[in-house]
Amino acid sequence: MSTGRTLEFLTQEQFDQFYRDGYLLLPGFLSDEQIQGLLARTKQLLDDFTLEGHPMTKFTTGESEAENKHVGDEYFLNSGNKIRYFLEEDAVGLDGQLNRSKEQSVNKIGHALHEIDPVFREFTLENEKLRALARDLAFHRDPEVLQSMVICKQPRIGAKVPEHNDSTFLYTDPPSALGFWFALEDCTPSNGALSFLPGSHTTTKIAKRFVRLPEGGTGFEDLPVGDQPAGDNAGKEYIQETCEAGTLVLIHGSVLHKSERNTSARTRFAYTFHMIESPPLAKYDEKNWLQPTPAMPFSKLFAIKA
Ligand SMILES: O=C(O)CCC(=O)C(=O)O
Ligand SMILES: [Fe+2]
Repeated sequence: MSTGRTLEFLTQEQFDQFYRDGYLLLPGFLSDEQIQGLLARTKQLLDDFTLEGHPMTKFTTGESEAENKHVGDEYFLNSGNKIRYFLEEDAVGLDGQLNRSKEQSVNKIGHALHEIDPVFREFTLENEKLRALARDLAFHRDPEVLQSMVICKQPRIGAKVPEHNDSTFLYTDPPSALGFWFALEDCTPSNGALSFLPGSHTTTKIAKRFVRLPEGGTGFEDLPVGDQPAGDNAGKEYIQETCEAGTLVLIHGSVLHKSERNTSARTRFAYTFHMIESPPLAKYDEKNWLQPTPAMPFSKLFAIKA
């Protein structure tokens, strides 16, 4: 596949691999200094985390499960422009209390680190290497950045992430999501390295989207699949991609991927955010769970040219 443009960061082979498999590993993308800087900042955020006012995940004392689900939904749905802390399910006991330290209970931190936190903001929005990569991957027009997270995947309890593709969650018409996923620690078979179904981005339709429901909460809504690619995934097998700290994994919005539970004694910290293309090339869906606000519109990756 050729773009007719000169690639700035990727080799032609890497570019071809990304569009063939639907993902691409770039080992050594982060310098040691960047890894240490992002890890140190993550640890600071975990230190700063206070449980006061947190809905916890399951039951809180004396209230009904339904009410708590509602409070949990609010905490999630309004996190698009904040830094919030989502707990590992197995870190919360039936009594609604954490069964380990708060630092070891957080599954992920999200979803506006790239806007609010100075360290993650500079890394994400002031990064010439990322801009070059975005141009290489045909996001050369006007990409916007959204949904940043640090995923902690805690030792022993770090939850598995079931099979999905990201365009279901960040739907644009046409689908345009692109995931940037940075390993801040080594990813091994036992701590929940990512797995991919290679090529599934060309055979999998984005047949549903994850929406805010009018009655509150979230759910899935079927989509007309139109002229999206057709095919089936029969005979394809998942490949687990172990990698070293500092690796960037690029994830096509339509490729199926997942990760298993962390059964090891070590964390698996990763930083991730997404890019989408903006109008007129793609329209962001107003039903998506994450919505821009007047005070915090999605940031552009490139300075707007006159
Ligand atoms: O970190 C994981 O285990 C899953 C991440 C993921 O699905 C994503 O970044 O799109
Ligand atoms: Fe994903």
